Formats: sequence, C-alpha cells, structure tokens
Amino acid sequence: MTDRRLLLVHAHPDDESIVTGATMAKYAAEGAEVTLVTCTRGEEGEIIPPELAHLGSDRDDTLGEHRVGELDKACLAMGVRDHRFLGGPGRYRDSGMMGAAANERPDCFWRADVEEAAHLLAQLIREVRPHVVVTYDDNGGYGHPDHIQAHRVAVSAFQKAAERALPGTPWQTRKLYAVAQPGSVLEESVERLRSGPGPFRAPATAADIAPGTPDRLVTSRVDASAHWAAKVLAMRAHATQISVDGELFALSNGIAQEIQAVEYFSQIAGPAARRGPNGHETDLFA
Ligand SMILES: CC(=O)N[C@H]1[C@@H](O[C@@H]2[C@H](O)[C@H](O)[C@@H](O)[C@H](O)[C@H]2O)O[C@H](CO)[C@@H](O)[C@@H]1O
Ligand SMILES: [Zn+2]
Repeated sequence: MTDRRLLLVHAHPDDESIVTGATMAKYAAEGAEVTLVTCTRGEEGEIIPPELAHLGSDRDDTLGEHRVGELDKACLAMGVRDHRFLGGPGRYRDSGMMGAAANERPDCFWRADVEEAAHLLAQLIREVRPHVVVTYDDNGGYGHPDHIQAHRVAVSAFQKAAERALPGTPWQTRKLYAVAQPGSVLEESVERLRSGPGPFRAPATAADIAPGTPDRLVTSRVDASAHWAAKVLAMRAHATQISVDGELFALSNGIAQEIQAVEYFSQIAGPAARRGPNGHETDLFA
C-alpha cells in the first residue's frame, strides 16, 4: 500500500470525470492509490445520442447498465483501477432531479437510510484506509438529491470508520474535502463562454452552470493541467450524458461549459490546510 491513498464518493457515473477527472488522473499517474465509489448507476439520466434513447427509464430502463460501461471506460482513461458501487451495483437507484417522480421510488438513493449507507461506506473506508476522502458540499454542488445524499453519507462514514465502538479496525481518514467551484472562477468562465459557446448554448449567468462556492470557503487548488487530455477522454466516455467539442462540453441541457484541468476543493475536516501565496493549498495530501 502506498502512503497516498485517495477515495472519492460520487453520486452518478459522469460526476467523477466532470468535477474531479483531472485530479484523479494526476494522482493515479503519480502512483497514489485512487478508489472511486459511485452511489448509483445513473438510471434516470437523460440521453443525448438519439440512437440510445431506447435505454431510458421510460422505455427499456437499461441506461444504468449502459452507464456502468461508460464508467469503466472513463476509469481506464484516468488510470483509476479501483472502482466500487456503494452497496454493490444497483443497490441504490438514481433518484432523478429534485422533485422528479423517481424521488418516490423506495429503491432510490434519496430515500436510502443514511446511517445504513454510511455503514457500508465506512466498511469500504476501513478496507481502503484512505488519507484523503473527497465528496460534495452539503448542497451537493447544485442541489441534486443524490449529490446531497452522497455528502451526508460520506460525512457520516468518515466519522463511523474512526469509531472504536464499531466492530473491526478503526480508520481515521486524515482529511475530508468537498468539490468546489469558486464563484470568481465560474464568473470568469461564463464571461468567456458568452462570447464563445462553440456549438452549445451560452450560459446567461453562472447560475445556469452551478450556484458556485464562495471564494472564501475554497481551500485547495489542484493544477492537473498535465492530465487535461485524460479528463477529456474520461468525459467523452460518458457519451449518453456529455457532449465534448474541443475545450468545451455540455450536458444534456446543451449549456456550454469549459473543461477545466485546475480543480478546486473546500476542506471539511482534518488539519488546517497550509495555504500558498495565492491562498490555496495545492496538494490534497499536504
Ligand atoms: C452531472 C450530473 O449530476 N448529472 C446527473 C443529472 O443529469 C442532469 C439532469 O438530467 C437534468 O435534467 C439535465 O437538464 C442535465 O443536463 C443533466 O446533466 O441528473 C440525472 C438524473 O438524476 C443523472 O442521471 C445525471 O448523472
Ligand atoms: Zn451527478
């Protein structure tokens, strides 16, 4: 086992590539052990290529299995060799966007027992013994129920894994982070996209992309520029969810976004980050 082990908790197959793909590729390339935990198989996703529309939850309902294959290709592109589905493939189903009928399904992640799911994740954490765990902020980044639930489960599991009361060998992960999108970075990106959206729709405001993270809460800036190409390949693997054109991409909503190889994080728990001259730490393992 190396002395740098990173575990990431993501909600759907595509999130890992979109928001942490460059960071995962960087650390994997540098010899760290990178474990990806995905909470659902993305069964309720929209489908971009018309020829795959039949996979949808309102038709064959086989999009989940298809996205498992997309995720395998994305992991290959990032050099990530350890991937798990929380509770095993299909244990928790994609809940759909907030307010969707799929939120009411008893098997959806949004209706999961958080402590039961956290116990499953804590067992994974004790097996992997990561130095760093990455998840989302308490709004799930943009309010998607599965992202919010992933945050809740990850925070609870981070604590449970270290509890001595639980049977097994405790493991105290050193640092816990949330993925961040600094508001200032988002605004600058939207300015560029408004005049150059490529083949996609220009965002009217930053809110069209994400609420953004207050800059003061952003602790870490990982520059994985050398791994930008790996991130692009990983994003292209998620062809039902993501369209890529040069340095731009769009989800099924068609709104242009930039493919960034500098990825940001907010530390949630662990020893305070040592900040560099621009106010950020640059290595999650520091
Ligand atoms: C990045 C992410 O979390 N994608 C989720 C999300 O997909 C969005 C959803 O279908 C929305 O309706 C679209 O407008 C948007 O373009 C999509 O990115 O929610 C899906 C359903 O829960 C999920 O499968 C997908 O991975
Ligand atoms: Zn998602």
